[in-house]
Amino acid sequence: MSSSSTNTTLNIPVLLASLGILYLFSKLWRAHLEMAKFDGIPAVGPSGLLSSFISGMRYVKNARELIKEGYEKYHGRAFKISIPNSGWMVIATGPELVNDIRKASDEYLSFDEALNEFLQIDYTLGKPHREHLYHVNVVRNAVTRNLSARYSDVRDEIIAAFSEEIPVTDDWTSINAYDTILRIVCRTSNRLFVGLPLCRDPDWIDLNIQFTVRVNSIAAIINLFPDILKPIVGNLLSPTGTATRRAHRHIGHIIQDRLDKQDQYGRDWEDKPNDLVSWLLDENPGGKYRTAEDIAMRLLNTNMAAIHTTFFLLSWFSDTLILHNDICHKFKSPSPASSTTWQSNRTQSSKLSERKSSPSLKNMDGAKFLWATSAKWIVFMKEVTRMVGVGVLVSGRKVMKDFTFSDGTRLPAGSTVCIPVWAMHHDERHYEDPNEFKPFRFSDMRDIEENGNIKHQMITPNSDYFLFGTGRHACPGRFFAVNELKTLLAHTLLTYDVKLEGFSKEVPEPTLFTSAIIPNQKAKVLFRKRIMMD
Ligand code: HEM
Repeated sequence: MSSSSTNTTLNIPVLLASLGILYLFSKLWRAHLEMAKFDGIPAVGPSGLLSSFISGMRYVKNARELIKEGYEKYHGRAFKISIPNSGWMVIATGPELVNDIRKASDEYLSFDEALNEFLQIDYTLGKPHREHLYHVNVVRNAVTRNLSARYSDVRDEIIAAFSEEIPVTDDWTSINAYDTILRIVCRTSNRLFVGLPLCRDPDWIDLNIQFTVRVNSIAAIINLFPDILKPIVGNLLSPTGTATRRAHRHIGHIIQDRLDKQDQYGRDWEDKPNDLVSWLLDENPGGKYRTAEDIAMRLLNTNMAAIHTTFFLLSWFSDTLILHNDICHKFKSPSPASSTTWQSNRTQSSKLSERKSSPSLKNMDGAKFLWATSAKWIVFMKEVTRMVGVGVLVSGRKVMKDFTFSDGTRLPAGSTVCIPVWAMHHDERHYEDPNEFKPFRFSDMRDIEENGNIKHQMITPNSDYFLFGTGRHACPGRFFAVNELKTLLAHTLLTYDVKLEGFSKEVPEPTLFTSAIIPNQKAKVLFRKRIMMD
């Protein structure tokens, strides 16, 4: 009896170890078979089973350099790169392949499935957000359509947010740029989304800022686990319950009231607010989606798409302007005439001398804002996004059915393909002196090229510029984002003098994490009341 029990206790560890080894081998074998499907596509770095795993680790901090290396080596073709815990990812380069991605249908290359996998939507946002994406149509249509009707509210919120967050003082005041700018962007965007007074509620602002961070970090954790364990980990970590309850406390009664009014009076009723809540209700497919919880979650989801991206860019714009005082000076002595009298096909030198001779606008409060946001040279923003951007890659698509590029390269179903936006924006085939920051690059291109005025707008996707992605999934919020950014920037420069603390000569180093380019979280900016120049 005692000898048989000893045998059992001895056998259990042996059994567990054998199962472990078996699991490891089956995993390695499957990984080998999976990797073999990509054999025809060249790799950046080593492509062996273990060596590619190590190279995947390098991707975490060096994605930008690795992708640039592959871009230069294999330009015009597709190459593969090892991603931690996800095997190979394919990067398409050159106009033909990028155009293949732009044209491909969702049946073959799916934006939704790529996002679904990246964000683990079932667990982080909830299944309804995978099943029905009506909020995307709302951003595409109603948000954009209502921009001019709601512009004065957004501008009003920008003025209020800045005066509370960064009081106008005669002495320099040091501000933690990251947190402050993020709150201002969140509040401003929410003036359009949910209106007053909720857009100013500190807990609503905190919820929306934190929700994005939580969703991304929880998704990253879930993605570390094998598929079989994802439901367990996903349900354990899911932020949806807490977030919906917290959002519901703020907005549940407002949504319920609108639902009741819609039941009573139909789609249009007197004094119906013109905001995202109403637009979501107008587009709502009904049934299980017509609940206060579902709509509250769509609000969080839209905030997630809107806030951090816009904030990243505003940070880069501010840093760049601070370091390029010459551009700031255009704001300090602006001329309404200069924006309207600029003609096409002028020479660079005549434009520059015109900029220098701009008369003061200091007594023209109403006009100066309009001038500041409509001035042609504000397209310097586009040059900043070209230089820095928000990510190394864009337009991730999941391959749903085997896909063949126009050069014959085959992508196996189940793989993911992306466009290397950062490398493209730094390619001399697309831009002269690509590593040089030329604030008026796009302004000049707009003046000189035929149809340049349309082609080089920041919102226009074209074959050289991919900040907002490409094809039918190109960012539908870009019209709002660009208008908001121009106004945020114009207000900053018309109200404050700004300088960087500690970083006098260079833009504070961004944090690079996998394919994200994140503004420096420690950067401090000094603000004081703007001193007018004559
Ligand atoms: C400057 C800030 C922004 C940047 C850089 C940006 C960038 C992007 C990019 C790269 C995509 C994916 C495109 C693709 O895969 O080809 C995207 C999608 C999206 N963006 Fe933006 N975005 C910004 C602001 C906004 C704002 C303010 C909103 C909402 C008001 C928004 C809503 C969306 C939505 C809903 C999608 C998904 C589109 C779809 O499912 O087809 N974005 N954005």
